[in-house]
Amino acid sequence: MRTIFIINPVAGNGKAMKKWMKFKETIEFPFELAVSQYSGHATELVRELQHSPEPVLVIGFGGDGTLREVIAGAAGSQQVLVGSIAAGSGNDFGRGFHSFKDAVEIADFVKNPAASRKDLGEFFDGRAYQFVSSTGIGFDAEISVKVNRSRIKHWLNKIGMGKLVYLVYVIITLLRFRLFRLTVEQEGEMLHFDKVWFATVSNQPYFGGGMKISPHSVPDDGVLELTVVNCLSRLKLLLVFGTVFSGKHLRFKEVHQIKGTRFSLSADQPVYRHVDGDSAGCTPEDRSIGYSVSASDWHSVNK
Ligand SMILES: Nc1ncnc2c1ncn2[C@@H]1O[C@H](COP(=O)(O)OP(=O)(O)OP(=O)(O)O)[C@@H](O)[C@H]1O
Repeated sequence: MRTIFIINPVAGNGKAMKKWMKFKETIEFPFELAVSQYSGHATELVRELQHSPEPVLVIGFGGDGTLREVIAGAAGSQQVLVGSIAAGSGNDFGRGFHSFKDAVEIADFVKNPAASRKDLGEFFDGRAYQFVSSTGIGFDAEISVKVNRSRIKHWLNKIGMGKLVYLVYVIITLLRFRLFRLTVEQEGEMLHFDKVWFATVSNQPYFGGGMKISPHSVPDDGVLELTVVNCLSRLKLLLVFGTVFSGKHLRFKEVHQIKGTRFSLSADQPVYRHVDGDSAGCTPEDRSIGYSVSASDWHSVNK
């Protein structure tokens, strides 16, 4: 089995490359290496591997965005098997799927490889978007957009205080966020939610760097879970966030969860959107967007 590492040098706020330099010294088996040069490059690199004459283990060396790109390239192929080494900031992929802890574990796996089929979420808005863990609109997406655009982020990262920028934007967004009205259409039924903070479509339980937003999500059941949080005071929203690490937030009457193979969502105003924690524009004003499980699945290392 060929083993290829795909490194995203900007993952983990640039720490992924340093981690790779140390990690590669510990590898005692033949491997190939590719470095992602731009956003979307990992998908192109992995798509080419679909025609490999022998099975390939592709190890995404980065965070959730890196793994989404790798998996988008591997989707639909029996030949490409996806593994990961967590080298991002949030690393929710490794919480919901397998992440290798070291090179020895990879060497053992390659001697006796086993794969398991997983779902890939998708939606279309001008183009196709894929998500591996979750996609969402609203409060959390607005925070990640603002953090990514922030000029102080790089400066704070350099002095090891990168997390502070999140706290700053959680507070700013909490004070300024414009609640929205959400309409959900599922199997012909319409549901209306007023004063929405955020809505998340999940394929696995975790988002936002360890928050168990969708505790009952299973990534190979062909089903997605929609979580909607609405009609909460700012103070109670913070309380809900406090319980989301344990998954106990589902007890709040303001937290709604719906299972399904397809949902259409429309918001009454443009709302920031994320895919696997990366900014993905805004929701359109004039139409709804359908979220579903892609017909192309992918194969994860089975550990
Ligand atoms: N060479 C590159 N230059 C700029 N961006 C890149 C490059 N290669 C990949 N990317 C983009 O970097 C984005 C961020 O990577 P990733 O999500 O893996 O890191 P992270 O945000 O630190 O981790 P996490 O999502 O786990 O918090 C990816 O979505 C990808 O599109």
